[in-house]
Amino acid sequence: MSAAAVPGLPTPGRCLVMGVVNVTPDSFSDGGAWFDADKAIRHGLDLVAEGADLIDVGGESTRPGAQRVSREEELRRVVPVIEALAAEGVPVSVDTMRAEVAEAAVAAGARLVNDVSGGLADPDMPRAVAAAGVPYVVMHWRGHSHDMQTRAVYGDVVREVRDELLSRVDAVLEEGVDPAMIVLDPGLGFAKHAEHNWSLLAHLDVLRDTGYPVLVGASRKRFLGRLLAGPDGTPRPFADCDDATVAVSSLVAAAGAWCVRVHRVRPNADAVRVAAALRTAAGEI
Ligand SMILES: Nc1nc2ncc(COP(=O)(O)O)nc2c(=O)[nH]1
Repeated sequence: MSAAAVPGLPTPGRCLVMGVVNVTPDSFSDGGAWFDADKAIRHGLDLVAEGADLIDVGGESTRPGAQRVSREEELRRVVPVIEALAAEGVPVSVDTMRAEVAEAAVAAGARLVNDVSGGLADPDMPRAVAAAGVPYVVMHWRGHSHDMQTRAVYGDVVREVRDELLSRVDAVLEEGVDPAMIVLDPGLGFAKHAEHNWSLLAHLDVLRDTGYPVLVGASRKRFLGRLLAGPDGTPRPFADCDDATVAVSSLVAAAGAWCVRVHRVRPNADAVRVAAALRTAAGEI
């Protein structure tokens, strides 16, 4: 299966690398580092220099337990950063659940809308994305972060996530989104415990075989820290989970993921190129 081409986005013939720029004071793994617009812009440019194909700009933390920020504050955080990066020719995605923020981001030059709620948080989002004519990441979600882990209950997580994602796809197609613009994402860590995340990664082919490109966001997430816990059971700190993130990137890229969403770009960019060499030798791409 060749690496999918999503309209308006780079098509390097390998798994893409999406660099994360959280313009937030409280994201779980880098909260506050890039809260200042100038620092965020600089960081985005640095990630591109390290090999990022896309820069994902978000203004609202989605870590478990996070409270929402106002629409005005989210706009204030992301629009200047998106504008500046797009002006430098950087392919930018906006990580938002709000239609109005997505519209403003696209007007500022964003080329993809990354909606962790898959259109559930704001009913206006699918129509806004359809009107904007940009690619749309539909992530698996079961409600806002403040209590989402109470909904981490599955019989067969792989089948249920696939089915719930495909029903979201049906809903957004109904609203006029072009199927060629759809990207799926299993939503690792969103209403999921560690075992759910591992099952979804182990069976990524189930989402891949829907025919939609698949984005995977495992970077620095809690389930990696738990896997790498010390002898006393203390989870590895987030920022020390970049090597495990690279391992996930190489494995999911080898399994046919369209893109990985990561905080550290250079090692993950190397990992997806190794996976591409392997898939090429196997005649898969
Ligand atoms: N598509 C997508 N977007 C996301 N946005 C934020 C986070 C939370 O992680 P962060 O706080 O490090 O950005 N994870 C995802 C994800 O897994 N997939």
